[in-house]
Amino acid sequence: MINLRDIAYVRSGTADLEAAVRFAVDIVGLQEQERDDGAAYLRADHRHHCLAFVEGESGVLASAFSLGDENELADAERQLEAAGVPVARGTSQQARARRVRDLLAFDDPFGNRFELVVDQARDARPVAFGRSAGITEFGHLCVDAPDVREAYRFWSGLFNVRISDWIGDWAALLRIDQVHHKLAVFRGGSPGLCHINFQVTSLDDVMRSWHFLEENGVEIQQGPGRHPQSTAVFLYFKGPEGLTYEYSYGVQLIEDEASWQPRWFDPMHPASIDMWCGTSKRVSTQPQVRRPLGADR
Ligand SMILES: CC(C)c1ccc(C(=O)O)c(O)c1O
Ligand SMILES: [Fe+2]
Repeated sequence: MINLRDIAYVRSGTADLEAAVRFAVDIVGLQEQERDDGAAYLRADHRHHCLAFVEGESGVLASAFSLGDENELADAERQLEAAGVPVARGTSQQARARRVRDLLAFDDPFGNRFELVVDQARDARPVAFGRSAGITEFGHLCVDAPDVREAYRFWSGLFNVRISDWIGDWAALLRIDQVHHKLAVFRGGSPGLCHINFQVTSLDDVMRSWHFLEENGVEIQQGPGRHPQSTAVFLYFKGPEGLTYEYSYGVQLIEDEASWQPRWFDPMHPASIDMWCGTSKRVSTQPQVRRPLGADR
């Protein structure tokens, strides 16, 4: 079993590097760590970066997890190849471009590109945030997949990935440590990045950002609301080229691994995404069934 230690970064192609960086800094509140060779590195926490924009075709390029050391990386390579998953070892240039010591790349069954990395660079300085959104860390990443249960079988069969909760067969919330989820898989017609999440310090941060985003004409995709799964208060909003960001506050930790029982939430109940909605008395004769986030894509 491959032991994923943490999420590391998301790499995303962008047709307009300036616009992507300006939004990430001025609106999301990240720090522009540096630019190098057509890439811009955005920082949220101790990591050198958690989001890299790469000039070129827009769309997610890779999502990365960190492993413990080079032995674990070599072992992961063997396990993936033994499972029939094609693996590509990163070059020294690719490792440098990612600010890691070494890496390998593979695709999930749907063509989502993932990278396993060792020794991701850390920055000991305080984060110089673009604005005071209250960001504490890069919280989780969510990818799209046509078959969420197959995705679960892939991740749980090869990696230390456990199911925390299901939203029907629309979404799987997966953990690799005590955090409720650091990887989510959302049902989508084709592979891609559903959203990237940043944890914030307080409920006030979420609500202040809501006002800030509204005042700055940013498209709010959903929220403020509260996820019944992690119990986090959330806010999804759209950045350039359709990149969806999520702030959330209050993601629960699963501290008693042995006793945790995954729950199955009905995807057709609005409260399964946002427990603050879906309780009002229906005034029309038509069922007011909303589809989960992005499900209409
Ligand atoms: C609808 C998406 C996949 C979702 C569902 C639940 C949580 C949570 O409990 O925190 C999320 O962060 C999500 O992005
Ligand atoms: Fe999320």
